[in-house]
Amino acid sequence: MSAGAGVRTVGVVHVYRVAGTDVAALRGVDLTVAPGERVALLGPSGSGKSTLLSVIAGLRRPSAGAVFVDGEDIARFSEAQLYGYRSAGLGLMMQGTVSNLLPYASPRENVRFVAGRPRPGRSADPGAEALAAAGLVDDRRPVGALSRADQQATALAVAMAGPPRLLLVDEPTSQLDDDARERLLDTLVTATSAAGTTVVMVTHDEAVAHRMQRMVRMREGRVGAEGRRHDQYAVIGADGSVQLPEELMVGWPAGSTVMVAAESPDVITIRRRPAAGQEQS
Ligand SMILES: Nc1ncnc2c1ncn2[C@@H]1O[C@H](COP(=O)(O)OP(=O)(O)OP(=O)(O)O)[C@@H](O)[C@H]1O
Repeated sequence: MSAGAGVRTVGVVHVYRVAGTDVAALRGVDLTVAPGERVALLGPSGSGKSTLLSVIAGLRRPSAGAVFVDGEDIARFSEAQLYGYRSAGLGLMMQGTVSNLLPYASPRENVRFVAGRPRPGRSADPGAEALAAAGLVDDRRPVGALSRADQQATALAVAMAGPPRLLLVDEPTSQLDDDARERLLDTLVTATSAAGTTVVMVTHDEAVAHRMQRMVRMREGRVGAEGRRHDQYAVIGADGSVQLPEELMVGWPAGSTVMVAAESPDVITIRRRPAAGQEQS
């Protein structure tokens, strides 16, 4: 069995209610992540990436829809079940996570604080391996004295210390320069692929997203497109809707009326409706 958890969201909707106003942050998200897969959630600011991550983390309950983790719908979990889910098998590296580290303790002590002391006979310790991959395993300096990049690497190692079956990461490389960014991503990929951990990472940075195995683009609270390496696919939603790639939207604004025809089982054509007076008889 894989060490990573499988994730499947079905029609996930999330509405924030602020001062009597509703903001629909997620508008029906269908997303499947295979056990051990590393997926980047990419999209412009406000597209719902962080909200989706916090819903998968069990930190927010969706307003509607299901969130299956290893086949169990965590959206229906009781508070006690959610606590169990978050404390066993879930690694979180959210924005501002560095402020949760023990600043006076070394990276190794921070990891041990979460994982406990190494026990004889226990197999690999992914937290220590992540520290080793980042070159921090023997660094005795307190975390408060480390560079931003090393603090982020320590936060990653702490998140891997469980060890988690699912690692959720939000903008891990913000405020890092290019070198530090690549080093952190190397550590993340090395540690999670060795442990078989499933990863869902939020980023708005295309270069970061390319380090994951699959990219999922979000737009306006929906999954708009998916890609692996050089391929891009639009995703058909549960209601049959398809988001056009952003570059096409200029010529096809919202409200455009189109004719949709199935040419063959593999080809559907979308044609602009002719302007009035140009329709063929
Ligand atoms: N706590 C909140 N209360 C009210 N509205 C919120 C809250 N958090 C997010 N939103 C709104 O929900 C929508 C989606 O926000 P979200 O942070 O999930 O998007 P994002 O793609 O992660 O953006 P960013 O990259 O800027 O973090 C936005 O319209 C945002 O203003």
